[in-house]
Formats: sequence, structure tokens, C-alpha cells
Amino acid sequence: MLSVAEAFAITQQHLLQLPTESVSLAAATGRVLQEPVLADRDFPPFDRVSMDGIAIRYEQYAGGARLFRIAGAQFAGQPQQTLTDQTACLEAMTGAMLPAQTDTVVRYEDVTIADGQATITIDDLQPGQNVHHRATDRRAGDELISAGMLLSPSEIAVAASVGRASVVVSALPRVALISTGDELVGLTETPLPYQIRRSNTYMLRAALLSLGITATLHHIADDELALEDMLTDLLANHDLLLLSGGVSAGKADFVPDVLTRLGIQKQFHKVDQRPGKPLWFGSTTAGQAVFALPGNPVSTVLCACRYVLPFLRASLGLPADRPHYAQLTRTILFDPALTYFLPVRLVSEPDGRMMAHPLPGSGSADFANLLDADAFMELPADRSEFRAGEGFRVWPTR
Ligand SMILES: Nc1nc2c(c(=O)[nH]1)N[C@H]1C(S)=C(S)[C@@H](COP(=O)(O)OP(=O)(O)OC[C@H]3O[C@@H](n4cnc5c(N)ncnc54)[C@H](O)[C@@H]3O)O[C@H]1N2
Ligand code: MOO
Ligand SMILES: [Mg+2]
Repeated sequence: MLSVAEAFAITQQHLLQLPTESVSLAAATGRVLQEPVLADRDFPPFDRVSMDGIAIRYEQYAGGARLFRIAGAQFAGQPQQTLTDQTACLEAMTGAMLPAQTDTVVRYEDVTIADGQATITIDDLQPGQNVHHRATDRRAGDELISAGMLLSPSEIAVAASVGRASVVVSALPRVALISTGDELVGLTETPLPYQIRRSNTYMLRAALLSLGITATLHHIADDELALEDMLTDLLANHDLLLLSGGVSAGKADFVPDVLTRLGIQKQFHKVDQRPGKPLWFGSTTAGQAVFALPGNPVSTVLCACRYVLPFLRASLGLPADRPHYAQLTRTILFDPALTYFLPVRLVSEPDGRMMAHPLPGSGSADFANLLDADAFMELPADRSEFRAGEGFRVWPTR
């Protein structure tokens, strides 16, 4: 069988090759940029007044002048004015161009104004104070946002400031979510004693929404031919299929055989992990991918967090998430030679430590347990004792 790291690496070698598309800035939040956004002008584009006050020539102040006649006012949104009498001043507002022949702004708080004259009341005025000089932040032509960046509100602001009404981003993949199983009924149905409502595809749909991906939902009974027909149809117009259930050793677990019959190349089946051991992954020559996730709901959540979401993030062109780590609050023993993904509740302590409180629950069907958990802690396969205070990687579930 494969280790978690090997299985993960295989999935990352079969990423979806997604095209790019142009979207309006209004629709770009949460999308992944696929072109550089350049500065069309210097940042800021002119010497900009950064405090409301009076603009003066510093050499006058340095020569001892404190009283300045107010010769006019420079407002934001006006063309640049000129201070012609250098012993005078111009009132100047935040966001305005610094008037020509001035170089320093004194805040209203640091002057008294009477009879059309301003008196400076501070002794520590510095030359150039309260002026945000042209091009101090970025220069025209600089790359402001690089390809591969997630467009969050800050990137949207910068793109707007350089006049980008639309941006080129990765197209979103077309994803189908397929639950399998005779025991599963829809969420508005009343289950018979031997039935349950399906939940895995709803969980997956919610998880994909965090990447802005909307998926279609499908359900199929444990019927090989019907499954084959449905998957044939879905492969015609989807980039990624995520199946749940039917991948283990049961007499009605048809998924791996059907996927092989449809010509999907199996990359692996089964990983040395708990939960989620029966995970199946394959790809097509057309660049599609298929994850068949074990049906037990905790396994489905774990496989989504550990494999599917990183696969989609990388396919969209995002860099890998920075790893998160936490410290176990109590010693955990786990004997099997498998990577153990332990559900944990994360608590951030005032001293900066992130603590992981184990919530083992009653196994991979106990998905109510995940309501109390925030993450899975990845405990390596080559050990069986994980001591209180030791740090391990965690994979957030929320
Ligand atoms: N003899 C063996 N039996 C099992 C093994 C094994 O290695 N040998 N592996 C176990 C492990 S580990 C898991 S995980 C499960 C995986 O099962 P399948 O992927 O085949 O899934 P099913 O048999 O269809 O269902 C398992 C379980 O999950 C429930 N389920 C399925 N789909 C949904 C859904 N959409 N929403 C909610 N719940 C779902 C289903 O009702 C079953 O209870 O196999 C073990 N067995
Ligand atoms: O991996 Mo299964 O998820 O242990 O129940
Ligand atoms: Mg099964």
C-alpha cells in the first residue's frame, strides 16, 4: 500500500489543466489571478498631501518664520496650484497635490489661524513632513499582483486603482459529486429503518464552495450498469468526478471495477491511513481526474481536506497552503502501521501556542464528532506513541 505522502504526491502529478477566462472585477473575489497586474502610474501618482493643514516652503520655517499669510487653498481633486509668495502658505487638504513651490505640510492641529494668517506652534517640524511623495510605494510598470494570487479584497482594491475592470483568472473546474448506495435516501425523505439520508455529497458541495466552485449532485444505487451509464454521461462534461462510497471490499462495492471498465487509469487504490484507507484515485488521457472517496462520512471529510481540496487549489494555480501545526494536550497511543488522522479541537493559548485537544470519537462513521473538531492531526505511521506536548501537522476542517 501507499503512504499518505506518496498518495498525495501522485494526486499532485495529475492536476487539472484548467483554461483561463476573463471575469469582471465584481465577480473576481476568491478567484485565482492568471496574469500580472501592473502599475499604470506611480504609487502615489503625485506628491500627495497626507494631512489637512497648511503647505509651506520649509526653508522659511528653518529661517525662523512662524507666521504665514494664507494665500489660498489647495483641495483634493483640483489641478496643482503654485505658492507664488514664498513667505505665505496655502491651506492644503489630504489627498490634494502638494502645491508647487511648497515642500512641507503642517497639520491644522499644529497651527493657530486668525485674521487670514497661520502661526505654527510646534518646534520640531521636519522638511517634507506630511507629504506622501510620488512613487515611494510603487513605480509605473511595477508588478503589483502576480499570477497565482488569490484575489482577496486588498487585491481587488489594487486592481481597481489601476483601472482593471476585468482580470484573467483560472476557469473553475466542472465538478460532479456522486453518492452511491442502496441505503441512501434524499434529505427531504423519511428513511425506512434500514436506510439513512445521504450527507457526503452535501458536505463536499459545501467544502468546494470555499474555493468558489459549484458542483452538480447525483445519486446512484448499488447497480453496476446504472453506475456505468451515469459515469459515462458525467465524464462527457465534467473535469472532476468525486464519488462517495462503494470502494471497499463489500459485495456491492462496484466503484473501482466500473471506473476501470470506463478506461479511467487507476493511479492508486488504498492508502496506509485511518480513516480513509480505501481511497481510490485515477485520471483520464483527456486530463480529467476521479477521486472515489470511502463512504464513511469521517473518511470522506478527511479525504476532502487532505487530498481533494489541495488538489483543487493546486489545479487553480494557488501555491500550497502554509502548514499549520499544533501540540497534543494528552498522549495518544495508536498501534497500527497507518497514518492516523486524529480529530482535534484547536485552542489558541495566550502565550501563542496552538493546542490540539484529541476527540477520537467512535470511528469513521461518527461524523457528529466532527461538530466539535476543527481539524485532523496527522500522526505519522512509523510510531505508536504520540506524547502530550509534541507538535504535529493539522489539517483544518473549517
Ligand atoms: N472487509 C472490509 N470491510 C471494510 C473495509 C476493509 O478494508 N475490509 N474498509 C472499511 C473502511 S476503512 C471504510 S472507510 C468503508 C468504506 O466503505 P465504502 O467506500 O465501500 O462505502 P460504503 O460501503 O458504500 O459505505 C460505507 C458506510 O458509509 C455510509 N455512506 C456511504 N455513502 C454515504 C453518504 N453519501 N452519506 C452518508 N453516509 C454514507 C454507508 O451507509 C456505510 O455505512 O468500508 C469499511 N469496510
Ligand atoms: O477508513 Mo475507514 O474510513 O477507517 O472507516
Ligand atoms: Mg462498502
